[in-house]
Amino acid sequence: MFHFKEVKYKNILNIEYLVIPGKKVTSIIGESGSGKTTLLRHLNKLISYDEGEILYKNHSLREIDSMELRRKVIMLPQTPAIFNGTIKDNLLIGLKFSDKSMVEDVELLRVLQLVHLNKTLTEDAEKLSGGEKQRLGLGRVLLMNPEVSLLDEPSSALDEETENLIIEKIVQFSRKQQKTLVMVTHSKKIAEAYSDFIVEIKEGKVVHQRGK
Ligand SMILES: Nc1ncnc2c1ncn2[C@@H]1O[C@H](COP(=O)(O)OP(=O)(O)OP(=O)(O)O)[C@@H](O)[C@H]1O
Repeated sequence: MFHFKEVKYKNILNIEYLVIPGKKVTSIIGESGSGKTTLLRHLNKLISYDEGEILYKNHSLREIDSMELRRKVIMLPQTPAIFNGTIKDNLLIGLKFSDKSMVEDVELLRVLQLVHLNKTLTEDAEKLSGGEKQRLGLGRVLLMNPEVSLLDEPSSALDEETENLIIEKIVQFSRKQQKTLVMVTHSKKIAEAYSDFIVEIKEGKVVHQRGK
């Protein structure tokens, strides 16, 4: 789905060749500062490479309109933006952005359950803890159900048990819907357990890419 050829970005990324497969779960692993987030940001056109080429479905990212791309490829940053308002407002805002039709409360509650957020829809989102805000952000992306989800350390603020539960559900959901999931994770264990494809980065270079 994404092809990298001789891609250079500042002195941060230098990727000779990388393929991220469609309709699969890919984990990006590597030490802190190795360039994982920078790679993910490229896939969402939040930054642009200096040299080489990144193709999305065989089209250069340079030629794809950023807003158009971001309707299909949604990135959840490590610390998702939470807006003034209720949990419901914060879930629905993604749908408004992507021009998708609105959904019933019962569907919103199902998503909250999926991300283990045991709250009511009318609660003030600002009052949630860091980990709860992260899960709300995940819920927002799940509801949008994009073609490609880019998750940057989606479970960094969670304890190990909750982390496993949530990643398992997200992966199941993505597989069932035949969507593409790319997640950055600090945990080799999570990468091994849940992904079809693992990319390891070291100092901006891909040192391993392998299917399982
Ligand atoms: N906007 C920027 N300008 C200059 N350098 C940057 C910028 N963003 C990131 N970097 C640098 O690029 C390198 C890679 O950063 P990146 O955030 O991609 O790493 P990471 O692997 O995601 O790290 P972590 O696991 O700690 O989140 C780091 O050395 C970082 O300091």
